[in-house]
Amino acid sequence: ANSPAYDGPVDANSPRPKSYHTITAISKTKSETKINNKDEDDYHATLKALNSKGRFPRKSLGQHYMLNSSVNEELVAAADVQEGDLVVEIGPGTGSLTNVLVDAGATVLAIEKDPYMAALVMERFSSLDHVKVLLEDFTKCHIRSHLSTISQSGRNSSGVKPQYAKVVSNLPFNISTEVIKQLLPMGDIFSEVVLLLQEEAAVRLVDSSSGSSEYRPINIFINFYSNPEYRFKVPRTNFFPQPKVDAAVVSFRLKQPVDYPPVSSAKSFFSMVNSAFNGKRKMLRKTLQHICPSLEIEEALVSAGLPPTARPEELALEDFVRLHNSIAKA
Ligand SMILES: C[S@@+](CC[C@H](N)C(=O)[O-])C[C@H]1O[C@@H](n2cnc3c(N)ncnc32)[C@H](O)[C@@H]1O
Repeated sequence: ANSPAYDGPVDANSPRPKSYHTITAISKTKSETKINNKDEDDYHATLKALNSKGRFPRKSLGQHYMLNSSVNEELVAAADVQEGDLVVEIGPGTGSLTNVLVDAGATVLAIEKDPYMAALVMERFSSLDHVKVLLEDFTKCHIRSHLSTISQSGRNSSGVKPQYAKVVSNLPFNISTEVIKQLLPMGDIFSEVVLLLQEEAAVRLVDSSSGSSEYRPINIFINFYSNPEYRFKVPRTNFFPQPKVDAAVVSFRLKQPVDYPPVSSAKSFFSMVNSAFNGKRKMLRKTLQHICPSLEIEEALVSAGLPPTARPEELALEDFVRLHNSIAKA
């Protein structure tokens, strides 16, 4: 029990938990060493900010605040944020990550759903005209028009208009899949999406390859639109209040639309992939029967270089693309 429970009072004077800054990475990297050695933190600053508004973290909004500024710095480094970059931050909370983004020279568009936290972060950055805070639910907001407004107004710390924006966020675990589905097809406006996700989800989303039991349509979706990379693990002790699970940072380098796999329609492609996985253990010649007769599916499988008895977990992204294209031709 390193941090108080959701409904407990916030004690900003309590000593910083000893173990919270330990970060373990899958492989030992330069960044891991940096995190382990760093002694600065946002622990008291975060608790004081919450206290100043008399706020208890809200479970429904996934409010687990980052206590370790080194993790925030690593998130920003994972997105390679440079002077003049335009960065969207989902759920700034107390603004600890926002602060690191500002220090890196970014223009930040922070979108926060909780009116109290939005007010807190607006107040914190009120003197900076390259930080814009919007009180909105990110999953419902029109991010394209917000970004184009900022680009047009030239609201950018170095005055340079970046070609692509980035997303960097410690976001609530319960909206992460929705956010991934929303952002990944936006390679025309975003180059990099770096998210702090639940660890298990991070592994499932990045590492699942065809043949594994965790292989799902979302894996095909992610690889269609991006190149994902698992960066490092962030133990639960780094958050207040402490969640029941660990987290991990994942970066998604978005493909530009010209680099998407060649399918006649992404909509019909993903509809075929979803149907294929509806019967995960069933053969595709059965589950795709509503698209065309089994015999034609078998022929399409063979002409795509696959066995006529193939099941969905045997197909990698390129195989689904070949299958879709040969069914579309049939
Ligand atoms: C996990 S906390 C992280 C806060 C802060 N970024 C940090 O690192 O300490 C998630 C934040 O997202 C906000 N939030 C929750 N749902 C949201 C949504 N749909 N749109 C925007 N913000 C949301 C919460 O109010 C909270 O401030």
